[in-house]
Amino acid sequence: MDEFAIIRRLTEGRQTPAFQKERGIVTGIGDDAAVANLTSGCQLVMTCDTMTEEIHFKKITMRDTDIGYKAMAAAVSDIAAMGAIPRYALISLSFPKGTVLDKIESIYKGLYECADRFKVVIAGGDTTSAVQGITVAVTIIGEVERGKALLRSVAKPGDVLFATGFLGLSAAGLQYLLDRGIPSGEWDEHSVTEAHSALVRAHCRPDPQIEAGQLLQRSGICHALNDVSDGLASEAWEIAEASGVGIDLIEERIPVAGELLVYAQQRELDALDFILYGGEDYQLVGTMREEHAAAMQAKFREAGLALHIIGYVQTQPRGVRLVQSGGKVVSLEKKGYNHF
Ligand SMILES: Nc1ncnc2c1ncn2[C@@H]1O[C@H](COP(=O)(O)OP(=O)(O)O)[C@@H](O)[C@H]1O
Ligand SMILES: Cc1ncc(C[n+]2csc(CCOP(=O)(O)OP(=O)(O)O)c2C)c(N)n1
Ligand SMILES: [Mg+2]
Ligand SMILES: [Mg+2]
Ligand SMILES: [Mg+2]
Repeated sequence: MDEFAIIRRLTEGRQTPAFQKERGIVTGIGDDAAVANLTSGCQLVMTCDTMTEEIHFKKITMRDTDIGYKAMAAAVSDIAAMGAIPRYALISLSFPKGTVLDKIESIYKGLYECADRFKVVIAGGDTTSAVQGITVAVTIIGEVERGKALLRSVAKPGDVLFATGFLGLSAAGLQYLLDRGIPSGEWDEHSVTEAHSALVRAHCRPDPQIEAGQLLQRSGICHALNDVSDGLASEAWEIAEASGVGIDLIEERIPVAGELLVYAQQRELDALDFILYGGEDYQLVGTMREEHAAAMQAKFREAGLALHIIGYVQTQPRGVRLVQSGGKVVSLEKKGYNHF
């Protein structure tokens, strides 16, 4: 089968012309480039995330459908972190000659599952062979009302730092999946024990916070915003550096999911390490003035979402510190997932 036949097989029947037109596609898959409409008064928001075999996933950590779902979710999450709405996606796929097409179709099934959930239209992409391993790169084009994008660089002294949900579960899920060692090397959903299912789900099926990003953007009171791909410490550092401020994380304010606590206790590990340095949570962290926090939390509760106040922004010292439960204040390294 040549690449054109593969592309036809992966995309055929998924999106009718009527569906595409409704979502703004003028010319979709099949021409040199896609043509699409944007809502007037909006600005483009563009992001790209890559997932590559052995670095982002292995046979023992993710099923094929999860690979597609998570690749799309990671890119959607960056759009959420701008307070924007995702609209169109381009998918770049590379895999070795001889890869069973069922595998690629399953990855695509996952991509579509996440795309459909957030009303994203796959408008095109690229397909190539590779010497080794599978790589999926997702580019998303989104939109936000002119001048309303939420940036990392606007945290202000006196702000509180918030997070939209539990952190650290994905990294614990990854460790559980790597440690349990499946003899056959095959992912088997039924072998995941009940106690670990929330961790595994967080790792394999992250939940990008588009709704939270929209609530924050429309409220007009959110200052900085970032999504957590490399760990809370790393993302707090990104905000602190971009904004020229210091951030104090208050240990006792950081929520710890029950499943993470149990897992960390069993392994004699510190749950906080997963939270600070694990990554791939795809929750949002950001800042707003303290006086707006209670009303924003009420808005989030109404929407069935969580908003935890976990720290403070100050002028000095720059960088990120942790105020430990005992009251001791320690500097946090700018450490998190780093590719090189
Ligand atoms: N190869 C590249 N060429 C140009 N810009 C890049 C490249 N890789 C990353 N970037 C840009 O660098 C910034 C940081 O990237 P990254 O750490 O991947 O962001 P995030 O963690 O939010 O996904 C982003 O603005 C991204 O667009
Ligand atoms: C097999 C395997 N090993 C390690 C990891 C952990 N891991 C890989 S990439 C990454 C960070 C997030 O990915 P990145 O490409 O840096 O995303 P971005 O920051 O661009 O959103 C983490 C925690 C994993 N997911 N799978
Ligand atoms: Mg990225
Ligand atoms: Mg990001
Ligand atoms: Mg990264």
